[in-house]
Amino acid sequence: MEGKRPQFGNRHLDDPSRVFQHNAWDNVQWSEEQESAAHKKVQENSVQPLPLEKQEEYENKASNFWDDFYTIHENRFFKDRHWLFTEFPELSSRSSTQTGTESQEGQVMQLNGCQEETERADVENPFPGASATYRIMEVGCGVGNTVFPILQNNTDPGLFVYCCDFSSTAVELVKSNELYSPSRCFAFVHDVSDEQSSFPMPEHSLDVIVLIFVLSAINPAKMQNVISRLSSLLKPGGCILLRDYGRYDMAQLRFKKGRCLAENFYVRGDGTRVYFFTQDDLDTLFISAGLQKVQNTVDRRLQVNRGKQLTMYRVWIQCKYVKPQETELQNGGCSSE
Ligand SMILES: C[S@@+](CC[C@H](N)C(=O)[O-])C[C@H]1O[C@@H](n2cnc3c(N)ncnc32)[C@H](O)[C@@H]1O
Repeated sequence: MEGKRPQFGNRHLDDPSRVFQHNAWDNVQWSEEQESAAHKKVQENSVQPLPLEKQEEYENKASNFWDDFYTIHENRFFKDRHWLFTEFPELSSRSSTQTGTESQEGQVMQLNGCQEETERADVENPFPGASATYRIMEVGCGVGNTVFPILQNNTDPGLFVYCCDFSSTAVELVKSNELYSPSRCFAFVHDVSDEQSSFPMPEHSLDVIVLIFVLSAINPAKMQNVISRLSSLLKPGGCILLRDYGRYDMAQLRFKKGRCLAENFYVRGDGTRVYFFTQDDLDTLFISAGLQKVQNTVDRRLQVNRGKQLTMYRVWIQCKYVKPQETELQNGGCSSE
């Protein structure tokens, strides 16, 4: 599969009469009218945000709503995301993305200033994946639709994959999957928006952090703290990969009045929440966390239901931000475009 699937952005609709000839078209240009109709829809559906006590309830019970979601859908809802490897080669075997900061077996933190001290601590108090040479963590992993394709696709013997979610139901489903292997993977319950909860790995230990449609589920007021904490877990040269909902995505325009919590932040009928990002929103979050931009693109896709002759305008944002090398001279684990 790897190498065969074209990257997003290659199929253009030049002749509108051909719209129903394919399932999806990339980089669709929006007309000014379409943009202002979308703007108007959002103004309408967000005219009166939900009262504060309702907002607090959705915040405080956020993991319960996702638990309910996974109790109902188990692992049938999200599809495995095989496009991950064409969009994010950092998740594949490292032959082409060798990191300049990789460590030798068991020596996890050659990069921070107090090397000897930390190596001693590792021997005394090892953490899951301590002996790995390439560590990926997926945050908000759900039932593993990203994690399992990584474990299947990436045959690097030094790979270790962490995955966490604040829904214990989701994490249980990951652990009970026949592809789950404790020697290569560690799934744990963790609320990334909770500043007090600690991670199972030390700072400066991760090569890649993956955020696939998860930051949008977090209260925008807490997003900066989440990204800054995650950034501290990255090795220099390590990166955060994100794909998430963009402003005016069809899903945003479909919200009715009474579902808006804050600007561009809504609650679905099942109690789960979703924010719709601009490229600038994300750039600010990552840059403020000390990361550097490698990619920040908007993917405006026209999806087509050929059977029902329906068109759906999707907007997604894809980002890759890298933690600077101490020297800035070496090439990091994350490839630049
Ligand atoms: C839309 S789903 C995406 C799941 C998965 N990333 C995928 O690609 O299939 C969002 C996930 O984020 C999780 N989530 C939301 N807020 C979270 C938080 N504060 N900490 C950890 N996980 C969270 C939810 O439980 C849910 O599994």
